[in-house]
Amino acid sequence: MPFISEAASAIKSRFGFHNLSTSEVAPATVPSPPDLLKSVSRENSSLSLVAASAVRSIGEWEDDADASSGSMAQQQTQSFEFCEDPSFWKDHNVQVIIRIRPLSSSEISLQGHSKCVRQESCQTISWTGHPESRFTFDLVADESVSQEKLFKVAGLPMVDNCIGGYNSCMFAYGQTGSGKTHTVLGDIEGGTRRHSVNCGMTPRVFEYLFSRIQKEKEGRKDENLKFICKCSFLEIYNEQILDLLDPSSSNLQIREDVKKGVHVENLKEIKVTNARDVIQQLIQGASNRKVAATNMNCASSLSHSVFTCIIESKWESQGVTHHRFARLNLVDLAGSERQKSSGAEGERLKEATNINKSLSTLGLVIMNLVSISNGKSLHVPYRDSKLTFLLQDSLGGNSKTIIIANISPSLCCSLETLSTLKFAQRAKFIKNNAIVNEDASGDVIAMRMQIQQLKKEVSHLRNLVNGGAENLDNDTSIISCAGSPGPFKWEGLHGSFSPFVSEKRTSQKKDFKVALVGAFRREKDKDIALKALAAENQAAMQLAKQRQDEIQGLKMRLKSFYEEGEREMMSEQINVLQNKLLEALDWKLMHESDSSAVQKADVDVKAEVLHDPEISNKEPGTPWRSSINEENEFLRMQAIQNKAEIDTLHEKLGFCLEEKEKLERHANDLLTRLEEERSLRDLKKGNTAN
Ligand SMILES: Nc1ncnc2c1ncn2[C@@H]1O[C@H](COP(=O)(O)OP(=O)(O)OP(=O)(O)O)[C@@H](O)[C@H]1O
Repeated sequence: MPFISEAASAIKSRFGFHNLSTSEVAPATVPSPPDLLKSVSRENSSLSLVAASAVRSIGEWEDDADASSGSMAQQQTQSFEFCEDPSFWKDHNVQVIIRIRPLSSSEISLQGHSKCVRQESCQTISWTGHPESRFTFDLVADESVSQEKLFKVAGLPMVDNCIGGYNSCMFAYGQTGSGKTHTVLGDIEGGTRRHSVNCGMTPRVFEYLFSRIQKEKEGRKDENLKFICKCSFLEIYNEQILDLLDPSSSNLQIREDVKKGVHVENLKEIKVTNARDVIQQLIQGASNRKVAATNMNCASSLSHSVFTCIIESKWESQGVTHHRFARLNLVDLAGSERQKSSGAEGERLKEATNINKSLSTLGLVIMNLVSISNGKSLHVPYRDSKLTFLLQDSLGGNSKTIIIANISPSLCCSLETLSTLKFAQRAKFIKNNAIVNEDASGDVIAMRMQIQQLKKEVSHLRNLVNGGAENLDNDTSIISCAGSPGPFKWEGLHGSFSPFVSEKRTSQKKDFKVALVGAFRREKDKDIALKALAAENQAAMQLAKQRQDEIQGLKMRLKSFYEEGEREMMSEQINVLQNKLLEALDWKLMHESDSSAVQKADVDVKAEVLHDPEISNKEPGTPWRSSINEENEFLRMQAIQNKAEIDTLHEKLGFCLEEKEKLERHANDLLTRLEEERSLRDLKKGNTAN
């Protein structure tokens, strides 16, 4: 599909991105933002990685530290603070950030420094077209926000969330050339932030991840804490999944099962132990992406790339082994404007539409999720595209998700910028339900001992609440409360009464009170959670039953449609009507030729009549001729009616088939959801029991 590459380069050159030939070298004085992944895939020649870094016309960008500070001063009158809210992720699971990139020199030469957006605060931005529209997001990063700053605000908490056992996902959205790859990868060739100020989120995230893992391991030596990190890198192009770490594979399939959840079958996963390993995989993936791009004649901006890292940790405490699991997805989406402005038509448009199917389904998924969060009950078409199917957890599911919507501030991109802002605003309403993915297992004796211990604790605390010092036994017990001030010794009422002992008692009593309050709070929380779970379960069961009834009814209808010959009857009816119509048309044609003969005779007769003064004064129409006309008219009407009936039946048939497909899809979704609900319920039950 060379047209796509052509269209891509046309758009790029319109916005000022000129690919240099391999012989061209970037000016040595300008720090490079090479975005290796993109640059290698944009070039079809076999560039070396080093040469590839010079592919992008880096000299024209205003992001050169000196240039940007100079020109920014001209353009940006006010700069807003860009900093994170440390408590954000406690209460939220979705964060939407707008990133404005600097103007390119081509944009400046086309439209000068005029901009289509005006930042109002660190959270609001106005689109200055007609009518002017104001948008509010979690954060707005202006041109001056550096890669490091963005990482600290968005990337660092994402890693912390993963270490805490939450799935996390970062999407970079925006039109071609708006800075998605700069944000996600940036200059990966330069290594991590120690080596390049332009390296993007991914290298920084992994550098921080491994430093945190090291710290955690050092701080929790006694728990024998272990981490395993596995990476995979894939590309979705034209609704096909390619493994960028194993170019020999192609068109991989997405599977879903209770154990593994949604996953890509046969996708290569590579164990990584440090940031260098990850960068190596990124570079390898980038070079394979180049191969894929050459084979398929595509450019990277037409495909989505998903870099995934699975972080598993395992530790032991009191004979119980804990497992934690988190999936980190870093997604660089295809350029969002492609379909509209690629200029493709006909077959090519169809192809471009297919390429963009993921993106439009993403939009639809988000729209439906927003409607659902507004109380509507809607089907979310996750399975309609590979991207949304694969990342369904990140959209409305079990994940903490960041969407970075990249925009160009130039007037040249005004409409695309508005559409990105609108997309981002809708995404703000997505509600995710992130939970800590943790499991515990251990030898039965250790678990029993823990349960025993907890039972003792509860019974002692109960007694205490009942004011029952008198109920307490004389035994001295060791009580340990999870989250309480630590294990302490219970001496019943039979201690000595020295002032020292009394003081000790008072402090013990205080400890008890604190522990008691904690234990009750925990018990209450668990009670509430249990009740909510039971209610949820009940509702889910009811829903499942309702759905099952619906499915049953629909199955019956389908059965009768297929088995009891309803379908055949309809097809037969259509055939009969079609035959009738054909007959009628034949008959009509036949009579039309007759009537033309009649008309000819009529003309002859008329001529005779004209020449015969005897009959020239009589009526012109004869009864047999008008009866033919009447019959013709009648048949014509009948034919029209028959045609209309056939059309209706066709429509009905089409509708029935569509309904059937929808219902089957719905039934499948429901079964999957039911499975998920059940496993979630079991998991929750397990957690509550622990
Ligand atoms: N915030 C920024 N600061 C400096 N330069 C930037 C910034 N954002 C983007 N750029 C530069 O803009 C150019 C285009 O960015 P990038 O390739 O990341 O766009 P993209 O959205 O990924 O495009 P595509 O959809 O075509 O892949 C690159 O040269 C990049 O270095």
